Amino acid sequence: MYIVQIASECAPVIKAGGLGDVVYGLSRELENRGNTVELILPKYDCMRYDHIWGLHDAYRDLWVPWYDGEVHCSVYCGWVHGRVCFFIEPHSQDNFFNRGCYYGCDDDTLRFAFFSKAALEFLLKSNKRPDVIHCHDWQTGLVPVLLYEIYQYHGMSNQRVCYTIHNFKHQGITGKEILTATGLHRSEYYFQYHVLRDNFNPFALNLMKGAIVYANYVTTVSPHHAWEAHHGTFGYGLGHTLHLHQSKFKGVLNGIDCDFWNPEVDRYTPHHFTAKDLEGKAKNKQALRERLLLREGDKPLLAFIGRLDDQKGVHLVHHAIYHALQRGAQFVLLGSATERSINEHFWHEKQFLNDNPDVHLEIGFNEELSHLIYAGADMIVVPSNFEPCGLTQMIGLKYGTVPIVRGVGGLVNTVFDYDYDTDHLPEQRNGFVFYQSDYSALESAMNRAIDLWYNAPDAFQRLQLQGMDYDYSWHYPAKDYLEIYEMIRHK
Ligand SMILES: Nc1ncnc2c1ncn2[C@@H]1O[C@H](COP(=O)(O)OP(=O)(O)O[C@H]2O[C@H](CO)[C@@H](O)[C@H](O)[C@H]2O)[C@@H](O)[C@H]1O
Repeated sequence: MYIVQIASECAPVIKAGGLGDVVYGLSRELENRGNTVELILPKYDCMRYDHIWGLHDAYRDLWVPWYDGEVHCSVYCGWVHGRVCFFIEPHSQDNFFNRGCYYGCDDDTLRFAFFSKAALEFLLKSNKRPDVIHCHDWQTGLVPVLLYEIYQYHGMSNQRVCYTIHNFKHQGITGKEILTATGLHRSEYYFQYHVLRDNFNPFALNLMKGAIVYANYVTTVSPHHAWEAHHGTFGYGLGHTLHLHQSKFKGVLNGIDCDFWNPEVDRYTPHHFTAKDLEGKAKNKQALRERLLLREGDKPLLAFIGRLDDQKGVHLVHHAIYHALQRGAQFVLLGSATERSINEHFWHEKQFLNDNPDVHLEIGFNEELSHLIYAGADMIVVPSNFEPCGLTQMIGLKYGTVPIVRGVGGLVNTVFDYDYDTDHLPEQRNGFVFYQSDYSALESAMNRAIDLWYNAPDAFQRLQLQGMDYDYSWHYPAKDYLEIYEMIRHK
């Protein structure tokens, strides 16, 4: 099958969070299974060019219709760790992708509407006719809309679209201008409730909703989150739309790329280890302590890795640091915040805790350090308010780092409580789960984990090994996606 992924991220060349990991990991697995996969991405000025091999001109003069005129673009092609990627570079005064950042500009919806349009125009003009186009999150929400309203009449009537939602909170709410810009005339049509109109603001359009309406299939990244979004509040206002389109909506659990995230061969960690021999893990813990100037000692080391965002339960992350210290444990945090107040808060904490030899806060994005933390920590805390899937607990499990998670979204599908999970046998359990979002719920799960580490090291190690035994690779999820692709192809 020939699959084209259109996305705003692909790890490691463009990675703001988990979306990038998924786009890369899924593409790789699909290719390993004999499919042809190509990726279309924006050519940002700030992406990691050192991860692209053989970048060259692929399509020199792509003219993309935009408002009443056209924007001249160049399309480059290169390999990102074996994946064929096309990068679109517009030449216009808007400088859409030369902003020194991936997201966070006032005109984000316009930037990515342009990208969606340009990606389809590129497919059209370069005569690429994939069986399936797989696009992701609000940034590419217009792809199925434009395909079915415009491009199918220009020779792309056989293409089918699978759309994956990684985060319902960001939906691409925007105004009428998007329609004029992308050539979707008849604004009264698109402003109807069953088309693109936002479910709550009658004067706004919702790009994610548009994708749900137009795509041939819609997924989110875990079965439990699919249920929460449809029936609970985590659809952030799109629950009714999902309900109307429930026959083409389901949750497919993400995987992780088990070659990139593999403690046996990890290129970023000084010591390698396997489930049969955890000595390398202990050495990584020592290396991590040395690197972050933490003191030696017989103490468990807890970690948090992730975006510092309301979604991640920052109030609980903050509390976890102090509770770990109070319980005689050490704590390492690696995170970055886009919201100014959260960023300032954690910088302040960092300064406050600067001289404490049991804690280190690293504010920023650091891929290499994240590997050492997964490899060296004993436990990883994921106290999210909501979590569509969550990759850090799955990576943690692979590295024998026991997850302590809040029971929401994909965390429910991947972490099974050591003491209380009744659906899994004791030898199948792999972490600690709490449900409420208050301090005492977090503390009780942390206490159970820390107590086990101190009082029953053998049992703690068994739990680590049970976690390492789980297969959260792309093996099964890729199969699910291929089934979806096959199904929509023949409709
Ligand atoms: N400061 C930092 N330095 C280095 N690496 C860092 C980092 N902060 C985060 N990372 C890395 O980025 C990834 C984050 O994964 P998450 O599952 O937390 O994704 P995120 O919430 O961004 O994305 C959304 O999409 C993903 C994918 O579908 C869903 O799993 C998730 O629930 C949903 O919110 C991990 O690989 C992690 O190691």
